[in-house]
Amino acid sequence: MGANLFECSVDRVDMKNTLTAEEVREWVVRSQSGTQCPESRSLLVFGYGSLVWLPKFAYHHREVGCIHGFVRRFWQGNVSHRGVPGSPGRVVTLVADREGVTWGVAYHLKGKQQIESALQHLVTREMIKGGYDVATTMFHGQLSYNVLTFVATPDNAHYLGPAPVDTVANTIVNSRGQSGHNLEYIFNLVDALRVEAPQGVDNHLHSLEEACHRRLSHILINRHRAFCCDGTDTSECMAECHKCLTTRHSDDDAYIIDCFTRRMDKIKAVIAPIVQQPEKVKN
Ligand SMILES: N[C@@H](CCC(=O)N[C@@H](CS)C(=O)NCC(=O)O)C(=O)O
Repeated sequence: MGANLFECSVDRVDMKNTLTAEEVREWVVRSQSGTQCPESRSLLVFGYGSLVWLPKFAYHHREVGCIHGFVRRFWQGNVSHRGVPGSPGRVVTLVADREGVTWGVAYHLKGKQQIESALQHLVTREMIKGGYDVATTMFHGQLSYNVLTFVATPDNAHYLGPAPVDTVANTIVNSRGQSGHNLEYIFNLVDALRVEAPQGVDNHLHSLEEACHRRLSHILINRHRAFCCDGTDTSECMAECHKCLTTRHSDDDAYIIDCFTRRMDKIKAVIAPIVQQPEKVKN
């Protein structure tokens, strides 16, 4: 796999002969007839969602940076990875915003074999199954250069659009697909960006992460009241209780139970205000 971002020196940004969005679209049409991808020396792809933490294609090297004029929003529905037909999960897309800055990763691919293999993967994952279209934008890393990126626009069949943060969090907490839980998608993205782009502040992402932790605390409180205490619990009792964390029930979702352990510090941070309300909390 590629080197880390600090090794992306100036002479390693190959912008000559890089594939354009038009060439990728043309290849998509022709590749169904087995046409090879255009002869090109490089392909530059910007990832801002699952491509940040799960590219699933080989690349020469990668660079963390940002694009301007867009914000990242969980406004795209998904039934191929984090949801199922009839019950879509939510994944990210880019939405135009004059003041917007979105942090992510630019992948540099070189050579026909590496480019063709990545294109076959990305076209299937993003365009055919995901409802995304390919676009060109300017990436700002050590240098600034044009990159391709995959954007889901409002006219695609899976688009869900804006919704209140707690509604989006509720969809995420209750969705899973063939690639896993929808919570895994947002938590892996948030965790990866915190490590690789700590300078990038994404309020939409962080408010959604907190809303997901709030929903997880509702689930935990109800488990605690059902399996452990008679509802006279306090935040101290709840936070220290392990029975509701370790007890397994047939309809448990393993990833959610895992979150209780791995993200307890963030769940505890939102749990106290809710536990003081005596009535049963909504899941
Ligand atoms: N195009 C965005 C979003 C891509 C994305 O998240 N696509 C989803 C839905 S098609 C995906 O591939 N998910 C894989 C997974 O959830 O494991 C990016 O550059 O990262």
